[in-house]
Amino acid sequence: MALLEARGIDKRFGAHYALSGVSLAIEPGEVHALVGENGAGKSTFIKIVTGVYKPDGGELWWQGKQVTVPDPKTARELGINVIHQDRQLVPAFTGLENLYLGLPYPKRPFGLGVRWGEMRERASQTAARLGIEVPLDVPASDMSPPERTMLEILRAMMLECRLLILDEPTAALTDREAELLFSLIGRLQSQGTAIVYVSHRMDEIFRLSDRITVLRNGKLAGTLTKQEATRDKLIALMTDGKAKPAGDGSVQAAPRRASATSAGPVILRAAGIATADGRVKRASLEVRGGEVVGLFGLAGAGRTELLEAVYGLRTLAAGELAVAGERVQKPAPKKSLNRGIVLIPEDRRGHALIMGMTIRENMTLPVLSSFSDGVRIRAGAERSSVSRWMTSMNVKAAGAEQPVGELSGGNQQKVVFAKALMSEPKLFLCDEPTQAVDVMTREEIHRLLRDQADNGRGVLFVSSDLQEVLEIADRIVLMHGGETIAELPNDGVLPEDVLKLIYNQEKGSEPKHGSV
Ligand SMILES: Nc1ncnc2c1ncn2[C@@H]1O[C@H](COP(=O)(O)OP(=O)(O)OP(=O)(O)O)[C@@H](O)[C@H]1O
Repeated sequence: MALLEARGIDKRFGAHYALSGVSLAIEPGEVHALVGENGAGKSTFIKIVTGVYKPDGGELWWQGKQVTVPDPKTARELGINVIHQDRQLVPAFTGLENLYLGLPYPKRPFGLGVRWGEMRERASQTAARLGIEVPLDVPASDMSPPERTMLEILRAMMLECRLLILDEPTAALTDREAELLFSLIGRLQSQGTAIVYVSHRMDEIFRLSDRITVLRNGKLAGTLTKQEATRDKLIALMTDGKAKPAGDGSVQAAPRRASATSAGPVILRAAGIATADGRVKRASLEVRGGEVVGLFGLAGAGRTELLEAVYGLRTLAAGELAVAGERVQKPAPKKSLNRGIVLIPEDRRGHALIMGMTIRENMTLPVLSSFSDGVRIRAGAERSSVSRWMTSMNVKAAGAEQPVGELSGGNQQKVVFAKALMSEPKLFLCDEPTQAVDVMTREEIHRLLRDQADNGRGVLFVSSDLQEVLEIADRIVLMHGGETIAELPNDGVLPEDVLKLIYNQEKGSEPKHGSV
């Protein structure tokens, strides 16, 4: 008997079907991947199963009985939990406090306070059963991304979770951290918990899943077993055969550029940068026009913080920064934009988009003056430019006038990217720009970034996916503990080489300044 069965699920937003007649069964103890292009309906399906959205048609069956899931609480009571990419923890609460959020606290008699000892005991027992360690006394804000993921999984398992839905769980994790998660998934599975695994990362999908279901435009495109599935087959199902996968499984991968030996003048020079908050301690690097520089390090290494410092979101305490040969004393976002620097931030919801505004408004806001004849906006030129970018980035939406808040996560990311490209910057600071976008768009973003470099612009690229850094960068700068520790030309560098350099630092030797 299936653990969960969805039969003919429909969900409409206005006249648009986000899901149409989707039927899917999840068996106990299986890892079932849910894949599809951005906007295919994966999140909508999850929201229906977890009681966030009410379906417009169809049925849900749980362990052989038809059920309704009117709210998330009912889903949790049934044993269905979801772990979202944007983690649902209260930053100031400790691990233990977060674990008991929304759960009945064991109370002392006569309401005299909470029995913390008992709570801790229960938490420790569940953690031991799962073979994980979670710091119970540390505030969530001080935990590393994998610790936070583990904490959320622990919270779900304390609720007798039978079906755990993981939505892009490795997006913020490095390879090594992801390994911890994968081994936990294996243990959960062997204890009979079913996992629905939503991801755009093909290697993970193949490695973990027993079965893979593909959604396309809100419809079920097919379910394949691990044995049947190949990359090409999945991509063909996702795109209805429209994408032409290359023989090696990559999708229309742009050829690697001849490395940037011909790189142009230095656009960005950072020497011994430190931030006032101590997150960046000593970072030095250069980005030349015509090259893509990959910035790699483990979580907490200071990569995002370095980009933010260069852009002007963090106060500098030491070091020198120069843009196009001109010394910058106090970088600030507005000035950075004027100097031709754009930052594509990791937290796009918080920083890069205004959710209530339309796609067109979001894209053209920073460049509106270029569509103006001095008196009024040339609406036709604006519309056609937006429409060109939407096509080029394959933004799936009802039209340019749809509010970005209604788009799927991946499509929001595409809008952020198009917006950055429209301002024709000379230096791109990209923080995880392909996080949560589908495989086809990932290649497109890589191609666009390479085009930028080919046209003489500079790109500084942060990704926690080492493979991606090796695919796209001409040069790789490594960070550890807030310092740049080494720089490598990307000419046949292997992931092992990079990881060795980083883990050698981890083993306790004080970071030394490398060749940067
Ligand atoms: N609240 C909403 N209002 C209007 N349309 C919506 C809403 N939520 C989702 N949609 C639409 O439903 C469709 C499916 O979106 P969904 O978020 O389920 O996609 P997804 O497969 O999870 O994509 P991604 O991989 O980008 O996260 C999209 O066309 C989206 O624009």
